[in-house]
Amino acid sequence: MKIKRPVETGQVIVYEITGIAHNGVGVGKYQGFTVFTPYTVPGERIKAEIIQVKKNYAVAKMLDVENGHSQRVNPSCPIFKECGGCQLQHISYETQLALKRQQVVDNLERIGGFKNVLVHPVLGMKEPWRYRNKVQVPIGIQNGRTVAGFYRAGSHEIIEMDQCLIQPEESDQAVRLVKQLADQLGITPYDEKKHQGILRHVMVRTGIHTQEMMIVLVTNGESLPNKKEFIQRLHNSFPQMRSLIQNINTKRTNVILGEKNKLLWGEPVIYDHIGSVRYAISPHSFFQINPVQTEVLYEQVRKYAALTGEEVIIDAYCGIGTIALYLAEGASQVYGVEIVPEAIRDAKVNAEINGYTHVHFEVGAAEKVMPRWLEEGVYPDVVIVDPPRKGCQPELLDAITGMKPKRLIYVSCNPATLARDVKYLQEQGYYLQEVQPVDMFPQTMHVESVALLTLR
Ligand SMILES: C[S@@+](CC[C@H](N)C(=O)[O-])C[C@H]1O[C@@H](n2cnc3c(N)ncnc32)[C@H](O)[C@@H]1O
Repeated sequence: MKIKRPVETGQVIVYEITGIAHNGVGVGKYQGFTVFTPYTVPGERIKAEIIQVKKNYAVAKMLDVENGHSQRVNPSCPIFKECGGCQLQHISYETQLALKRQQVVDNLERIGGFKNVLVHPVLGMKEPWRYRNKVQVPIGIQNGRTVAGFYRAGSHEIIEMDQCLIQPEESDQAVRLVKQLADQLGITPYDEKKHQGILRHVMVRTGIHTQEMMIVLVTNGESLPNKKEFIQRLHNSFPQMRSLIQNINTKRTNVILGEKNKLLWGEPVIYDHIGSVRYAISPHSFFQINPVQTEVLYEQVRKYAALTGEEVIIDAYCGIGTIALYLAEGASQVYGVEIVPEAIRDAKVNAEINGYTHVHFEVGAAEKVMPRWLEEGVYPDVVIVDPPRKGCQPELLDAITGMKPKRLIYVSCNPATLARDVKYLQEQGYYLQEVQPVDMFPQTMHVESVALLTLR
């Protein structure tokens, strides 16, 4: 049976945008039917042309805004609409923060069934630009020319980019210089379709507080023509560089880094600090990409942990041990668990650099290691979880409720899985006190939250 929908392709409609989907696209109802229109702002009444009709929704292209909207701003980046990196540059920063808070509230209500939870206003940045400490730019070839930029949203076509407004200017300069030197010295750009050519990606990491910079050239093989001259000229023109690394990736893959690193010049790691804790960062290290907001996030965790110096704490999904070490000074014993062995190696180095001997880091799946710790009699006062987007496994949540910590702090990059897991925890005797969202990724739809749960 053919279902009658109120719109068809090519039709021009006028309707109101009432919300924003998780991918940043504006959404509203037209005669009860859901229509998504990119680059719109909730509250706007728009004229739009339907370009795609699906079973339960349609997608439209905006033609005009019928009611002027004060929260619409001119995107600062000239390639905002082509590049897949940012979704919200057309919306004032104040409104971006309000939308992110709403996203957390909606998920807690819809998925978790939580009504009237205290969700604070999002902690945003004073200057919500140029915040990234890690930049990864694909290099490619277009019409015989070397190009460096970002992929068009949903594709592998490189959109040429001179600068990116959410990464530091020095990183943009470094990428431009590498591209220029590669062209001059015969280091050919990688052709993804033919799997030929040398230079695949340039990665730049910066220590925002230390000003140290690492440049990583990701190459399709060991060969790097005119290597000596390349290193010399890069070093001469870029005194900020502390570390130059060649990473070899010969696989046909979307994964940027290969396994092997070769130090071309300088040190194998750079350093940065969050608060007073110093961290060593290598090409493969997971390190939060917005260091200013990382401190805001970790301070919130510290506040919720309310440590007196006597507590035993667990940092589950600890990465390179950043939260564990940030809190270590206020705890009597610290445990950290993480699935990536290299991250735990970094965590142990970071514990040593900071002189902490009361921390224990273990490699493994948190959902396996935590039940074992419980069996071994580890009873923490505070547990912090910071899982990936898919959230926590039930085995891990059961281990936590078995350990009965007084405080449980859930750091989440996905409000949907946060709501699901907190609902489960609430059924097991934990009470959701409050949630503090933090904006780690201005201009994008991502939102990070810190939730405090206490044992009833
Ligand atoms: C969102 S990151 C948090 C890292 C760290 N807390 C930080 O702030 O830098 C999530 C971490 O969980 C790790 N991970 C993913 N699945 C895991 C699992 N089943 N058990 C333990 N760690 C896991 C990832 O490798 C990643 O380092």
